[in-house]
Amino acid sequence: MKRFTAFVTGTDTEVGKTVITAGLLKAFEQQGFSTLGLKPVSAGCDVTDDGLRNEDALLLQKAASVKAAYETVNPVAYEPAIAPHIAAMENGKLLTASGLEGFIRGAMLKPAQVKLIEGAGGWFTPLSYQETLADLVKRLNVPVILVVGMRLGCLNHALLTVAALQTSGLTLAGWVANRVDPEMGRFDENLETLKQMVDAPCLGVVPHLEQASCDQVAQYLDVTPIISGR
Ligand SMILES: Nc1ncnc2c1ncn2[C@@H]1O[C@H](COP(=O)(O)OP(=O)(O)OP(=O)(O)O)[C@@H](O)[C@H]1O
Ligand SMILES: C[C@H](N)[C@H](N)CCCCCC(=O)O
Ligand SMILES: [Mg+2]
Repeated sequence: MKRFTAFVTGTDTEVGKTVITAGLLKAFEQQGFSTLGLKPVSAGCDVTDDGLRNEDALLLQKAASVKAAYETVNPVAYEPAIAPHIAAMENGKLLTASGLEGFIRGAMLKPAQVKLIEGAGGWFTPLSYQETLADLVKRLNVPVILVVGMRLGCLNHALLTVAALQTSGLTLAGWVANRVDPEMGRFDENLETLKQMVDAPCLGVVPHLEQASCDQVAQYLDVTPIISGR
């Protein structure tokens, strides 16, 4: 593998997509690849002197080895931490898959070998009443990495997501089990269920960490199945 671009989705919002995306950027960098992380649309920003700033985008910008302007990493930003299409409508804007695709294609000109694009929420997060983030991924036609937030209910969410992306003709490049709920009962059995039922490499099982920093998370990730194309 010389170059790799993927869209990172999750079984829900707050399942660790950002933390795992940042960890994956570090893991690829440790294997000798230059990296870039993108968060094309964010909802949930601080108002700063520089403009709206989103925590996810700032973390991905910092975790990447190739430096990029904030507006390249996060071209569309809304202040309230709500569903992005609602934030857009409140701003009198229309989010479209083609518009976001344009921003991403621009960012793709950056000279990074590995580019990871974090979504917002889960697979079918709406962009408008007409489109979802899935429509953006279809346009980009890139493989998907799924972050499974390990908690009760995640099996159904994971299997629905895999079915939906495959129905769109997209490929699951791998998935990560992220232990967001340290109290989850029968963790091993749930993990085994995913291993048996999801037909893609497991890129890591990340424990519940005191400080989920990208360097720490990277220790639990294995990107070699992607690098070797297995
Ligand atoms: N393995 C972990 N151990 C401990 N805390 C974690 C772990 N993974 C994620 N978290 C924490 O859970 C919260 C949600 O994680 P994160 O922001 O990465 O989710 P997300 O899926 O990107 O959410 P969003 O849909 O808002 O983008 C954060 O506070 C993060 O630090
Ligand atoms: C605000 C939150 N943290 C995310 N940025 C957006 C989550 C969108 C969820 C949409 C839905 O209800 O499925
Ligand atoms: Mg996030």
